[in-house]
Amino acid sequence: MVLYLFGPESLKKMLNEVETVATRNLDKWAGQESVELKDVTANMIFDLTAKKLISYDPEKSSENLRENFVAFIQGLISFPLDIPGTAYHKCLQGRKKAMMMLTNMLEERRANPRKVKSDFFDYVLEELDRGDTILTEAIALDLMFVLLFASFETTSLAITVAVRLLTENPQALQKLTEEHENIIRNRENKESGLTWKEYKSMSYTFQLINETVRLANIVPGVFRKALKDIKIKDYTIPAGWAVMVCPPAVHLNPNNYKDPLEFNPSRWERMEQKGASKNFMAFGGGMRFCVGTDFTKVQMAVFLHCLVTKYRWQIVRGGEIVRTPGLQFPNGLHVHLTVKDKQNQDPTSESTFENNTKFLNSNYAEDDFSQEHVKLDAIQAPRC
Ligand code: HEM
Repeated sequence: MVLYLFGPESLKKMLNEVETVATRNLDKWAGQESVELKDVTANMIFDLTAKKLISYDPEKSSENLRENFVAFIQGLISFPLDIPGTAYHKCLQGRKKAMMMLTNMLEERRANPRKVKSDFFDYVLEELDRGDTILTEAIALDLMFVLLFASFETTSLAITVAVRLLTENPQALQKLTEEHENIIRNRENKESGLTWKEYKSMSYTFQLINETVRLANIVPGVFRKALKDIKIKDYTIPAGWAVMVCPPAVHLNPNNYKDPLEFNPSRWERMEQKGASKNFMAFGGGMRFCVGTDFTKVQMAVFLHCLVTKYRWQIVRGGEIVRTPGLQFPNGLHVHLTVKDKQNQDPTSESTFENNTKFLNSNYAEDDFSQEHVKLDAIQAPRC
C-alpha cells in the first residue's frame, strides 16, 4: 500500500513537484538574512509529505499538525515521567493531539468520500472498506502517524548534515556542483525541469547521500527479537531476547570503511549503493528495510541539485552536533544563502570556503565528527 506513495512510479510523477517545492523555498530563504536549515527543510518536507498523505494544507488548517510531531519527537527517548512540563508528557500529548487530528480527518473523509483518489488517505479508506483486509482503523491511523513522523525529521537531518559536510569539503562540493551543472548544460531546453533520466544519472550525488547517512547515523539503533538461539562466536543469544543493532558500530568500523571518520563520497564508487548490506544499514535491513529510502533520496538529490546550481551559502551560526542518542543540531545550522548569478561568484570559490572555514574553525574546532564518535562509542558500549 505504501508503494502507492513512495514506489518508483509515484516518485517519477512526484519529481517535478519536489523540484518546484525546493526551488520555491530556496528562493524564499535567499531573500532572508539567514535561515535555520534544519527547521526550514523539515517544514518543507513535512508540508509536502502531509499534502501527499492527507491533503493537509497548513494555511487552511486551524491546528498546527507539525508542532505536535515536534513535541512527540523531542520526548521520544526521555525519562518516562508523565507529569506536565516533562519531555515525556509533551511527547504523549503531541502524539495524542496528532492522532486526534488524524482520527477527525478519517471520520470526515468517511462522511464525504471523494470520487477520485488523490492522496494516500483515499487508498487507506478503500482498503479499509474491503471485506477481506487485515487493516483496521487503528492500524491505518498508526501507519499515517508513522509515515508523517518518519518522513520529515530524518530527511531534514540528512540534508542539514550534507550541507555541513559539503561546507567543510570544497572538493566534494566542486564535484557535486560539476555533476549538476553538467545535467543542465546537456539539456536541450535549459528551462525544463529535472527528468527521471537526469535524476538517475546523478551518480556522485548518490555516493554523497550514502556517505552522509553513513556518517550521520540518524537512526542509532534498530530492534529485533531472536526467534531461536543464535550463536555468535562464543556467545549465545537465547530465543526470545530483544537485540539492539547499532548501525554506527558497523558504519564507523575501520575494518569496513577505510578512515571511517573521513567524509569521502567517492569510496562508494566501488561499493554497492542500493539497499542494505551487513556493512551498510543506515536505512535498516531485511523485512523492515526503510520504506521511505527512495523518497528520501529523491528529496535530497533534488534539493542538492537546486542548491548547488543556483546558490552559494555561508554558515553564520550553529552547526554543533550532539547525540541524545539521536543526532541533533541543538543550535541549528544557520546559513546565509545568496543567488549565484547575483554575486557572479562560484559557490566553490576560495572566498566562500575561506569564510566558512574560518567560521567552522572558530566556532566548533572542538566539535567535529570525530568528537561525535567519542560520544557514539559510549552509546555503543552495551552492544551485542
Ligand atoms: C535519511 C532518511 C531516513 C533514514 C536514515 C531512515 C532510517 C530508517 C531505518 C534505519 C529503518 C529501519 C528500522 C528497522 O530496521 O527496524 C526505517 C524504517 C522505516 N522508515 Fe525510514 N528512514 C529515513 C527516511 C524515511 C522516510 C522519508 C519515510 C517515510 C516517508 C520513512 C519511513 C519508514 C517506515 C514506515 C519504516 C518502518 C518500516 C517497517 O517497519 O516495515 N523513512 N527507516
